[in-house]
Amino acid sequence: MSHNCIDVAWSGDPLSLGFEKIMARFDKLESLLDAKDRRRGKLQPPQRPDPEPPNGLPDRGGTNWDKQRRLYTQPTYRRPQHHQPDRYPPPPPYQPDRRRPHHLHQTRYGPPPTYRGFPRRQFLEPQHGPSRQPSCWDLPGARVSMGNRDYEDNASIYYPDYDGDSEGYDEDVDVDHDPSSNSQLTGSKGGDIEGYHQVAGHRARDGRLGPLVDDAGRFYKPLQGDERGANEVSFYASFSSNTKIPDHIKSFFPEFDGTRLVEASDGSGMQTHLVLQDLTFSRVNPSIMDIKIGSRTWHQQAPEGYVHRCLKKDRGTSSLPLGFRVSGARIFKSTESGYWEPENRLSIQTLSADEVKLLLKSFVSSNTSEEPHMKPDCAFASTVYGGSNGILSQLVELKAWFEDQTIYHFYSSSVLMMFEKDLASSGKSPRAEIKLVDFAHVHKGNGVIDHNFLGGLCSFIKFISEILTTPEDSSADSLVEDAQRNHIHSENGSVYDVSLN
Ligand SMILES: O=P(O)(O)O[C@@H]1[C@@H](OP(=O)(O)O)[C@H](OP(=O)(O)O)[C@H](O)[C@H](OP(=O)(O)O)[C@H]1OP(=O)(O)O
Ligand SMILES: Nc1ncnc2c1ncn2[C@@H]1O[C@H](COP(=O)(O)OP(=O)(O)O)[C@@H](O)[C@H]1O
Repeated sequence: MSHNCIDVAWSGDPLSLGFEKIMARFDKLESLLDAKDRRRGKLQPPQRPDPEPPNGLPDRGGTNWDKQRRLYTQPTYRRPQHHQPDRYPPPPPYQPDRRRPHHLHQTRYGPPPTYRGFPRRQFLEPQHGPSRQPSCWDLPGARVSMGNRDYEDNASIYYPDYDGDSEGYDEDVDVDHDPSSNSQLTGSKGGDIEGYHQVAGHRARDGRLGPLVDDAGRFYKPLQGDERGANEVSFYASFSSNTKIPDHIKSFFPEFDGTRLVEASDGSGMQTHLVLQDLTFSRVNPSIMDIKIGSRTWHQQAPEGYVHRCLKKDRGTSSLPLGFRVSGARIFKSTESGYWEPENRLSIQTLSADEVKLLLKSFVSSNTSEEPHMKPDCAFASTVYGGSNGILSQLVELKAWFEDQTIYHFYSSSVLMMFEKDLASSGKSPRAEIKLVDFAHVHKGNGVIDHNFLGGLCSFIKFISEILTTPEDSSADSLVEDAQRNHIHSENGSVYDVSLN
């Protein structure tokens, strides 16, 4: 008992004596309760303390713990203005959507039996039994106070369209859908729609869905109908609510607006899409390159078949030798000639080191593939790659975070590199920018540095910095000559567009 009745007892007045008696009774009562607790405690295993948090996670005992916990226990959806009020979870504290059926069914995105370790459940579900409180070890999503809600209710926090039945997402409910907002959506048909610039990834063709954009600056990425889609939503939910990630690092990622049902790119009906910031919005004739970082694009817990497919690709492309591969590119030539694009994706994924260098030079040249016999002039290298706001300095800033962060491991994610040649030509800032995209294969870092991503990033940085420091490097010249000799450049492709199929 810590209260101090001695202070009042010494005075000897009747009021103080009465007070002392009352406090003595309290003492007795409390010791009885203590004894009872001890007896009950013997029947239960001692509660284990939380282990030390890995780097980057808050210490529960720290002074900011309460503040952080409040932040972590609230989903952080920012509702786009055009959405109807019931589209997203109501403001915290979150109340389960009572319209959703309460019966349990198999979820469409349940993990295949052999596929363990995907962090969706780690993000979505509490990592503890009912007797354990969320700890500092739990990722933000798992720190959401789930109470007695079942999986379907939990999922609806991060999957606002999820209706808890076997069909997946709100396929039978139209109340959330604002048909008028869809009229502004534009599909991707190979990147030839003005204002739309997809350079890699799944495209809307051959029966597959592709991303959509609207005229308000949003990019709608269809959720892949398996763990990849669910995983990417979980990552965005976790990442955007993680207060340990500095704002300058968050700005390297597209803003996340939750998920939304929209008409799919193939017109097949309503499908759930990730709603992201459209990174190319408001850009005029941007040149864009997608660089998949890491010599390994798969996580060890991925299904065997998937690992084999990735291994084959990693070995057969520049991923293994260089630590990255160019997944896609679109280089603006001129208003008259339009864009250069590789004839097929494989051709740029399998470039040698010298060919990569040539492509990176061509990316910032004024004579991009217009005159394939000419060496790329690197006219915009210093303004796009160099300078305090240039690509190199942004990459170095990102690298500094990866040297430290152990929260996530990014497999198969890409650096998207962009700038506007028209601006560069007229002596203005070319709006050179890098962003990270594609988080379908991000996993928990568990306190370990993401060496795979970091290594690939360093390698890419080396290529860019070499172009800046030795723009006259002639190692790629022979490629230009070879190309001429062998006539392997095409109308549409450039000298390095060699088909390796
Ligand atoms: O080659 P595929 O058909 O396996 O397609 C790749 C996709 O695999 P999937 O077919 O969905 O299993 C693959 O999807 P995942 O990374 O597995 O989600 C990528 O979309 C990849 O594109 P990029 O390398 O990001 O530009 C896709 O590669 P590219 O088509 O760009 O070569
Ligand atoms: N937020 C975004 N804004 C604009 N374009 C994007 C965005 N995210 C991706 N893209 C474009 O789509 C391509 C594929 O994206 P990605 O997320 O890798 O899809 P996938 O999972 O199908 O591989 C990228 O190379 C880029 O051109």
